[in-house]
Amino acid sequence: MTTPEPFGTRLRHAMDTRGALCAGIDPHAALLREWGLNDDLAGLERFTRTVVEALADRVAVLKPQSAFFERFGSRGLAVLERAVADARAAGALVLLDAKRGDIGSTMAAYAATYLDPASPLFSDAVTVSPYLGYGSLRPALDAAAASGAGVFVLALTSNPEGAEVQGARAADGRSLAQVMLDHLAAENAGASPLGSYGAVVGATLGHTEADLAINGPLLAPGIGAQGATPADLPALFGEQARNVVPSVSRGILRAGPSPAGLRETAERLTDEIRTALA
Ligand SMILES: O=C(O)c1cc(=O)[nH]c(=O)n1[C@@H]1O[C@H](COP(=O)(O)O)[C@@H](O)[C@H]1O
Repeated sequence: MTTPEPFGTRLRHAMDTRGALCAGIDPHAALLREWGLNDDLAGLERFTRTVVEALADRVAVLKPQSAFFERFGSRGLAVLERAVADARAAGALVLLDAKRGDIGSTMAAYAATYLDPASPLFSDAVTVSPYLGYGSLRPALDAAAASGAGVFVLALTSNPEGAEVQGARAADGRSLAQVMLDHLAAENAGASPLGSYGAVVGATLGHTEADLAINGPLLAPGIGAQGATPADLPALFGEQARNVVPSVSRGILRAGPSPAGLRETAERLTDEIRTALA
């Protein structure tokens, strides 16, 4: 069997050719209504297909948020499966935003769900929560290595409540966010052009004392609906600017249902991000 190309290598190429934007697919009930759709399975299907068809051939990363599909049960998951497959076929990398975290033996089942090529939800990468300890993520990290996928670990999230946990200090004085970032730096050591193990660092933070040099991608949600702008990125990320993947969901999705509106908004954001991070 040939070794799959690592996620970090594929992401670097996608960012260099398509720009760094990650477009989120978050089918909120309110957005479905704004699009003139019902908040039901047919609405979910139409919304999702429209976004994938409009954006998957041009943005580097599409990030469907699993909960918005799970709320429709098994038929919602079928819509998600189709979206993952269609987006990948059109050339986008799919980061499935599932934020899973559990004891290692259960984490192995999550890894089988998202990071095993035989699974219907196999994606290029998945988000995970390290609150059960970084070591509990090992089955996902190992599965990703085997399948050429990536894992994004929550480090400094975009919501104001996150600081209570992520800013708490470990016994050695480091913040818990820094502990996670240091683990990721070790995971990515020696990888070139980019490691496959990313951190989530909210674009809303403004600035951080944390050392973000993990040699891996830094997913930056919070632009648009949560108030951050591409202009906020340089001060926050400094020398790591080249590895930042800014993520926008509602800020793009509100431009629908017109595919042209979605594309124009994504392209404008891609340009603004390119200028800000240059
Ligand atoms: O992992 C994420 O994607 C994530 C991490 C984080 O710290 N903050 C955050 O907003 N997100 C997700 O990013 C998306 C942000 O959506 P908008 O605020 O509409 O752009 C949602 O799907 C969130 O679940």
